[in-house]
Amino acid sequence: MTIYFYKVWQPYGCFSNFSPHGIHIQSTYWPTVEHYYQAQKFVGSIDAAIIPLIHAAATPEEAAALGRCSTRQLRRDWDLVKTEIMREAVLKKFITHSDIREVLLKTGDEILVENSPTDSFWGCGANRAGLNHLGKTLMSVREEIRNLLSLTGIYE
Ligand SMILES: Nc1c(N[C@@H]2O[C@H](COP(=O)(O)O)[C@@H](O)[C@H]2O)[nH]c(=O)[nH]c1=O
Repeated sequence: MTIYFYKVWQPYGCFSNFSPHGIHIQSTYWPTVEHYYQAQKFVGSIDAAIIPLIHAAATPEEAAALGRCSTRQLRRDWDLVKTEIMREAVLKKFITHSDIREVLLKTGDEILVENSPTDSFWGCGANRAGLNHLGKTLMSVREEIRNLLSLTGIYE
């Protein structure tokens, strides 16, 4: 059975990048994956001054609004690096927080889909035929964590 998720307050809301699970990456703490992801858009760009504002945003919605401002210039390689940046952040999230790691592992081999009605890159879009890169990232992270746990023997 395919598992659909989207908003934090809906079922499987912990799979959303807006969920309140902070991550440390390169000695900086980010309150959500969304804060980190939106800030990475501007690393090395002439608009890098926005990064501390995104970092300090009170909510992931605010961080996303700052990162989506169309008058600012994204880093040139953004389309090439964004999926790997997302994967690193999502992996860190589920390695850091054991409660949601259990939720992810308990989904077994089910297909995970970000049910965004507006985003057909990270989600499935309104027609549910989108690329679903966030769902794919979560499934790949699930697999990686499972492999890590079997290597360390913790789950045997
Ligand atoms: N969950 C969720 C969203 N989806 C998230 O938005 C991000 C994509 O942003 P961008 O690359 O700027 O279009 C990515 O993290 C995706 O999972 N968007 C929302 O406005 N609200 C939400 O609750």
